[in-house]
Amino acid sequence: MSQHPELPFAAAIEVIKSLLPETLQKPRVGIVCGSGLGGIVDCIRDVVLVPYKMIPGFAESTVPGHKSSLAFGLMGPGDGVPVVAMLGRFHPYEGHHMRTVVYPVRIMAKLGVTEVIITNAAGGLNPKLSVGTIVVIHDHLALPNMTGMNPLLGPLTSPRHQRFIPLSDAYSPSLRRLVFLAAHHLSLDPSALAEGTYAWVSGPTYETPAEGRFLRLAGADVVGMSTVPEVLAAREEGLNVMALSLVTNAVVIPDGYRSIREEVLAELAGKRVELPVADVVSHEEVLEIGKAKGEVMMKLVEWVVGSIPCNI
Ligand SMILES: O=P(O)(O)O[C@H]1O[C@H](CO)[C@@H](O)[C@H]1O
Ligand SMILES: Nc1nc2[nH]cnc2c(=O)[nH]1
Repeated sequence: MSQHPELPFAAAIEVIKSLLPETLQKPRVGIVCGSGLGGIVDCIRDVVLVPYKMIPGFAESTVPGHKSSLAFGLMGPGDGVPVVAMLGRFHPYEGHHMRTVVYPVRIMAKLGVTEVIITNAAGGLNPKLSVGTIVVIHDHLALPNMTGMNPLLGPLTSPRHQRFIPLSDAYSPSLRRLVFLAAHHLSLDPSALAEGTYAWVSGPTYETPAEGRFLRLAGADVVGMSTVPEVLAAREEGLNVMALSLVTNAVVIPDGYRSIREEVLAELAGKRVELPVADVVSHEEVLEIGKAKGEVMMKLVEWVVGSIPCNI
């Protein structure tokens, strides 16, 4: 009997399988496409799209740059590896329940996926990271998890799951090795791929300067509003996880604040004041960089999928 009657796992699996040829019914690798990174689907052959609206329990993604379909097909050289890609993810800030946010990853596990590659667009906190750099996530800092909003709160979704999930090894070293090998084989400039810690915040607001400074001081290299819930569910399901962030913008962490007081005093003293131009991030900019730099992400994912050994 299902431990989670509100999640229609069996019905979802039945619908998905009924729409796929037998060769695609048991994907090995699951891919989650981040904001503006849906172009990954172009590396998939024999694609069959299954719209979210046809799958019981799935929601619709409401964020620009996120479509709402699962893409099944083959990736990599030779016969190819069967994969399923999420073209569009669910974020808690859209109003989706955490159970809904992680439901697609659980469905992937039920279909037979053993490795999941999670991509996202993120703001760079580490000043050494440039826009366009891809960061291989080796750890995360999840403020919601530390403040009573862990996505795994609540009853277990399966009696097979462990109640307490260790996360010291959440990001598979073997998969991380593969992506650096991929960068070498693809002759990427070494600076194109970095390693770092992802800070998960709920969004939908971007960081204030003080929040950016806080996250940087706490050890985070990039920040975003997704990924960690999917990682937690994937680990609970026993999947190997790799997560990649594309740095789409720099989180501005000024040394100090513009002093309006000083400006007013200077103006009153008859001095000319040069007003600074504020640097403001937008989702349009995030999508633009995703489109412009997404090809590197695509090639890395394709190479890694084609090179995953049988037993990792
Ligand atoms: O993490 P993904 O879905 O790639 O998107 C990132 O970009 C959006 C903000 O521009 C947020 O949703 C943030 O999490
Ligand atoms: N929180 C957050 N998410 C992002 N996604 C893309 N850029 C950013 C950013 O600067 N901050």
